[in-house]
Amino acid sequence: MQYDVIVIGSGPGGYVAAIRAAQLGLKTACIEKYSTFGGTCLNVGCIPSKALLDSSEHYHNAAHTFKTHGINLDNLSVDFGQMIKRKNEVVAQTTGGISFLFKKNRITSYQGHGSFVDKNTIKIKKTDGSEETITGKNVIIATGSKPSALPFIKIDKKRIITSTEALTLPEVPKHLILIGGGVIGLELGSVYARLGAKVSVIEFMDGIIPTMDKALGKELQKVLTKLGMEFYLGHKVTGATVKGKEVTVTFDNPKGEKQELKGDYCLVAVGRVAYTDGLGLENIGLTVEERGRKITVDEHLETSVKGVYAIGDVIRGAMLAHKAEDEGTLVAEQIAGQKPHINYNLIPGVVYTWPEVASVGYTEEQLKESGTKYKIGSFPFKASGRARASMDTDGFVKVLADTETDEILGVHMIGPRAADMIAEAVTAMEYRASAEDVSRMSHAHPTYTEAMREACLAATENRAIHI
Ligand SMILES: NC(=O)c1ccc[n+]([C@@H]2O[C@H](COP(=O)([O-])OP(=O)(O)OC[C@H]3O[C@@H](n4cnc5c(N)ncnc54)[C@H](O)[C@@H]3O)[C@@H](O)[C@H]2O)c1
Repeated sequence: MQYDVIVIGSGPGGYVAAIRAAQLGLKTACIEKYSTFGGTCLNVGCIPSKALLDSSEHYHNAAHTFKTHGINLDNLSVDFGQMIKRKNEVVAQTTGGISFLFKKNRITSYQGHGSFVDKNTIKIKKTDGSEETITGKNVIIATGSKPSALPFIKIDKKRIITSTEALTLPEVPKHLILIGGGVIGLELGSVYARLGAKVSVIEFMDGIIPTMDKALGKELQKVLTKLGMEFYLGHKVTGATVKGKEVTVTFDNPKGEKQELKGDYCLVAVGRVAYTDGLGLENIGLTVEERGRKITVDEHLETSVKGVYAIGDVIRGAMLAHKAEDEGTLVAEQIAGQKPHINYNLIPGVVYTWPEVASVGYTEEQLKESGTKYKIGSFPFKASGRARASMDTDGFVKVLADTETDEILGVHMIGPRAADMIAEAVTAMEYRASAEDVSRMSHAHPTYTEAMREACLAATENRAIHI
């Protein structure tokens, strides 16, 4: 079968690329090795973790804030099996949605492992062992990533686990030890902390979510400490072993002294590595970078082999579903002869703890390093009437604007619904708005979004009204 576009992988990068290509009239196929579409994000990442985050947040509120709201509950308990079942249903509905969209857009899907025979020929090895070969004028590699391992720790997937197993545990851990204080560790750690687990975080750097604006990590650590999570920052993990139901994690503190923690589960969340296993890249003369195993692409996301593109986690840049989606759209539109563009500086980053953390543009540390003159406007949620009404007063919005031009250069927020609120900052920055522009726009009252306006007012001329 001859296609215009063959997409390998059906995660947010791959399925969006396939749908966009089909919308543009290109004869499109998508190959997926698993039995469901959607890749890591829909099956074992973003969607199931959000389902568990929402369930555990409801429980936490019922246990801790309902009383203050005047709602009394007796015999509150967690039915963890039901929580996992609902999460699985959400995943099934979401992945099923992709099957529907593929049919609607007349995309041919193949289940099996795709690999290059040559740059236009892909061999599909199916689960029953049979093989099929298809050809395409263009191929998009969208094979995503898998959890990184530490060479000195054996992940047994039962007691020492990755994010995948953390989404289907048979029970709520008593003591969950997290290696890595990044996005995955903190999201899944907060799920189990809310459900009553003791959660300890061992992080190599001196702050959590170390790549985001430092102020966010500090505030998040404060909030998660209130939730009961423990942090070992600047600590170096040296090993983890399992004996029966007990995991022992050994690590060095900043002075180099040996320490250990014992728990019933240990989640290793130290980043992800590009997944290109068995793709047959060598058959088309492609190699991967030694570190991170990423595929090199040019500014059009084309590899050194003409007509072979790569998108999402397998290439440079943030490992984020929405970045992969934008790249999928970009490549499909380019193949169709259009000239699309992605502004990589305006891809937001979000951590779905509660309060949520969201960020776009330059961090204060980056502006300092580049010598850019900036001003800061900040607004705390405790000064927001809406946040007081919902008992969500932790956090703030911090706006960084150019001292001379007032253009917004970065927005960093931690607070209720920050994941949704960051869209305003992205829109403003895409149109190169100044802090004053946003501060002169009407924001419905009372909403959390007023904090963005107030932070912009604070940045403009220290004109915030409510602080
Ligand atoms: N909400 C989201 O957008 C979301 C959610 C989950 C995952 N993701 C993406 O998935 C990827 C993987 O997430 P992640 O949390 O595993 O990675 P991460 O890069 O966000 O965090 C890994 C953390 O582990 C620390 N670390 C590394 N080696 C260590 C060691 N030996 N001992 C102790 N700490 C160590 C790092 O300093 C870092 O803080 C990321 O790129 C992330 O963006 C995104």
